[in-house]
Amino acid sequence: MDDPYFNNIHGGLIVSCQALEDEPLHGGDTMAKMALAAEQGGAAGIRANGVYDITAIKRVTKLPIIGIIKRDYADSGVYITPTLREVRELMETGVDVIALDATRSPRPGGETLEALVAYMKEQGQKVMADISTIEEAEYAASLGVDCISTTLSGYTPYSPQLKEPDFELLRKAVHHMPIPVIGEGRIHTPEQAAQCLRLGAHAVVVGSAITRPKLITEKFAAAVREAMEGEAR
Ligand SMILES: CC(=O)N[C@H](C=O)[C@@H](O)[C@H](O)[C@H](O)COP(=O)(O)O
Repeated sequence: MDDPYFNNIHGGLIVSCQALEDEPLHGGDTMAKMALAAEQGGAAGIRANGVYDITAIKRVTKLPIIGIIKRDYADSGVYITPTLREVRELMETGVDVIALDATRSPRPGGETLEALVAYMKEQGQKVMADISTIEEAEYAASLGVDCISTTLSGYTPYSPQLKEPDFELLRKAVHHMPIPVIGEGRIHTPEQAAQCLRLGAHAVVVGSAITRPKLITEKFAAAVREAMEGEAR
């Protein structure tokens, strides 16, 4: 592959720095600080949500950014960059890659994956397809996306509902896809991240395990509680 972006992130860790409105770290320059910490820790890239966070992150780091806009619409369950409106907002920020839901779920207002990908390709924008099955990966690749990510496995009703990363989907996708495949979703440990690369992932995206302290705390708190309950028995 002879593309500077994909060469840069090859074998690397991309840190997803996201805090939605209902999360304690939402707002201010918190995600920019997270991104800076990620850079100092050795990240090769950032995945970020929304124009506000992306702009703040761009001020503090030159790391390449995968941009998304999570937005809910009443007539659809698709929430990761669902329509042309989000695509255009992201293109104005100058993100390196735009990621979007590439499942077959109906999009708001009857918009289609085909039209969104065609628009981005026309504009010379790199596209990451967030998929949940191998069929979705194959279909997205046939539309001309630049890479796929296993982001949505476990988040569609027909994909396996795992607590761990979907290594099987990753393995299959790496085997079948002529384009880079990114491992993403529930990568909770450094060992799991390494395992994704050993399976042939071009790079890995890790979010919650690094940038969502509330979730990390919950895991420790549960373990501590269980240990105490065991003691009491
Ligand atoms: C399903 C969905 O909405 N995934 C989102 C996609 O951007 C993020 O909320 C995840 O944090 C990201 O995919 C990284 O995954 P994890 O946080 O499990 O490392």
